[in-house]
Amino acid sequence: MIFDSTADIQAFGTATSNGAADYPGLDQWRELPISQQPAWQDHPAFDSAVAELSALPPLVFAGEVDVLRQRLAAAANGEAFLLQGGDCAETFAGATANKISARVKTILQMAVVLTYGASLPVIKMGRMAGQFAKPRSSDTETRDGVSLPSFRGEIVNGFDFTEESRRPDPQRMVTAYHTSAATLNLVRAFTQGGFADLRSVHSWNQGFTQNPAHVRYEEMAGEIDRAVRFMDAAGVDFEALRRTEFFAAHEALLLDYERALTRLDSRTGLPYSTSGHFLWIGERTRDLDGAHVDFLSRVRNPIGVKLGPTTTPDDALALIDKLDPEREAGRLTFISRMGAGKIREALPPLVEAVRDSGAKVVWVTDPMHGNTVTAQNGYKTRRFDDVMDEVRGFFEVHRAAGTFPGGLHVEMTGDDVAECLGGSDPVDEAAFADRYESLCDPRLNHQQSLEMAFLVTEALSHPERSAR
Ligand SMILES: O=C[C@H](O)[C@H](O)COP(=O)(O)O
Ligand SMILES: C=C(OP(=O)(O)O)C(=O)O
Ligand SMILES: [Mn+2]
Repeated sequence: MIFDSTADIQAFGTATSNGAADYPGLDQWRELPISQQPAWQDHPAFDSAVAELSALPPLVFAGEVDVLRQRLAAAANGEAFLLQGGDCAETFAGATANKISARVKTILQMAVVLTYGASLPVIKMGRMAGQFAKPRSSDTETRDGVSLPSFRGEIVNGFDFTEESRRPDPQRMVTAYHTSAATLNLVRAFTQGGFADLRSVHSWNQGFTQNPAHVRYEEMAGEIDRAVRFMDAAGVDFEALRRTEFFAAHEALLLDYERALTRLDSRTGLPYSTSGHFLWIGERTRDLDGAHVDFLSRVRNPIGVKLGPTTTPDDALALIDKLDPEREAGRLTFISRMGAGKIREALPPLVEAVRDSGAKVVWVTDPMHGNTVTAQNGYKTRRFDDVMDEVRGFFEVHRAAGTFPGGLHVEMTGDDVAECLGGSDPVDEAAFADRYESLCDPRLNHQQSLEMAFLVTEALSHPERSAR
């Protein structure tokens, strides 16, 4: 969210307390079991890196975070749809103007397809400007008989397979902060400076081949153009169309980083994580009595939790009690990531239990993380058909339960990479050698992302879609 005026900034509060916030309970997580962290507290650079981060300005404002909570409340009530997209793992070198603008453009295109096709406001959010820390299945990686610590995202260590690069370095947290600041700056400029103007819908599609998703998008853009020209002729004021809200989200995995960027709101004195607007807890760290759930229960940001196929209804209800005790619509988002083969059995008991409890959460589908497979040639990949099938399953489950399918969470990029198999301009395994760029999980490319948006639009605008 970007402010309209300086007066708004003052009214919104800035969470600018100098240094990491001191607030009761904020350090309780240090006493609790914690997983997926580097053991770097004894590193000579640790204290100075944390001190440096603690003194840096917030990346986002408390007031923006509150606006997001209101927008998510609408999604919890069936009146808006949340679109979350971006890299599995951002990289420092990947924070270039071209790559950032391609990703933002693709998210804007997906949002236009959804807004126009389903007549619902779309909350636009990037897995961006902070998505640097990765949980891993294994602590080590072995290549040709050599074992080294796993790559845990560039906020922790390097991707190169050498002992030096894989050694965790706390100073990387400071680099991650500055890279996030630069990314967010460009995103704010794009989305406030005219680049997101609805009258530019055609330009976001430029430079792509004429595959079916792009052709379909071009047709829709033509219809939007005609509608816009009509409204223009009718004297509608277009100022509001020039800008759009865009929020930043990441997995709040690395608690040393999150803690250092937690500040007190200048208006209310309450703690906010200022590393991003929306933070989520991953499937591997959602332990109810663990450090991550405790820490995030204490900040005011909207929080997401990934729910995998082993989640029980009791787990979901206990997470609600802990993270959303006030039952505040917009506070809690459940992001299910079941796998295409499991969603139709694993999701209904959760959705029904939450529905029957009366709690208002936003239900989002992440159709990526339950569908990861290893290709014959060794690359981590996902089949586009499996991803699509999980999305369809998500809508079916919500339609049957009478609940609202409130959002989509995807790993995607604006570039023409070859990481996920299939799509209407099919990617095959042979293309991986030249066009696989991700350092962690495979992402939908530009065309696959657009195709996904059309599918979701059809499901959302289905006449029998869920009760509100
Ligand atoms: O999003 C990331 C991955 O799913 C997660 O880091 C686990 O990946 P891994 O099984 O390759 O460690
Ligand atoms: C690690 C991720 O997801 P999950 O926690 O659902 O496995 C991720 O979103 O990149
Ligand atoms: Mn991932």
